[in-house]
Amino acid sequence: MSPGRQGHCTFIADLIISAKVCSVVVLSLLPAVLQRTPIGASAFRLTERVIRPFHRSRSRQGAGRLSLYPDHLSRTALELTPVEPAVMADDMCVTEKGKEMVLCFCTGNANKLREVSFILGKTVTLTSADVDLPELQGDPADISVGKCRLAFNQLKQPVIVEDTSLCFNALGGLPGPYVKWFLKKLGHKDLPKLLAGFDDKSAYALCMFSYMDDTLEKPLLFEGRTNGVIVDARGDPNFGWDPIFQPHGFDQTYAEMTKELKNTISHRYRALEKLKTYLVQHKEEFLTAHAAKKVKSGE
Ligand SMILES: O=c1[nH]c(=O)c2ncn([C@@H]3O[C@H](COP(=O)(O)OP(=O)(O)OP(=O)(O)O)[C@@H](O)[C@H]3O)c2[nH]1
Ligand SMILES: [Mg+2]
Repeated sequence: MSPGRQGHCTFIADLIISAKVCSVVVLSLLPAVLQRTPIGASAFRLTERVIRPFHRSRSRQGAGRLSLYPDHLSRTALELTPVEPAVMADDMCVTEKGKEMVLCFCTGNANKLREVSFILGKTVTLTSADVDLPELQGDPADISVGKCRLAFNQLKQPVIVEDTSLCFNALGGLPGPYVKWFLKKLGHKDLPKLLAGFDDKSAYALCMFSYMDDTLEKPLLFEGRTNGVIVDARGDPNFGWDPIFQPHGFDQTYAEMTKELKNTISHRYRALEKLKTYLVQHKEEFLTAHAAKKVKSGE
């Protein structure tokens, strides 16, 4: 080949390589650029929605985790996570394979989840989902039932939710269901100061569990209450107002107790005992409804 022709070929080969490099760069940048345009963003969301359910059914068989897209409350993917039962004394239900009652506890609160798992033990197979539910206002019972409806509408499977109140008798039951905001603004150490002008330091912790499944028309409510007094903070500060609540009959605050002791006298324990009794009594209905649903959905 003449040197002139060889030069031409090298030039053409360089051109081809440059074109390839350019196309790789353009193609890798294209999704990011497209996602910034309104039409591109919609197209990506649509693709995600088509691909995600496929991924969901696969991951369900595989890792036992389920991702859902909550349709109106949160844009982030929701993880339904199996919860290891922190084994508790009584196993009211023997968990036979394929005959478990699978319940999802919707909560964003890891401490609640730990206690609920501990108290329920092996009565149910518990999963959890951190659904971004709104903090509703009103009566504790209505808040809990409202939360449960929202959670059930999203997850479409048996769910429990709870709402917890700390009620000061001298304040007519306040902060009640709003204790979360008082805690956030004041911190647990300053909460007792709300009672500074009152002799009556009595209070009660109230837990409202709601349960919903396909066999029910509306959520069922299970209430647990533990009476006590508000004291200056003592003990492990890891869970909300535990250090300032001293239940009647004890000289320790919740925060000073072992978890075994708290979980056998607490407001949460008392509510869950009622839920457990309900579940044990309705186990057959639960399993029949669940099996029928599986057949219908072709699982
Ligand atoms: O010392 C505590 N011992 C308890 O036994 C306990 N149970 C609940 N709390 C706190 O009281 C507020 C309730 O609000 P809450 O029921 O809306 O809970 P939450 O928003 O944290 O979770 P959830 O609504 O996602 O389930 C939140 O600040 C909780 O941390 C507790 N504090
Ligand atoms: Mg809440």
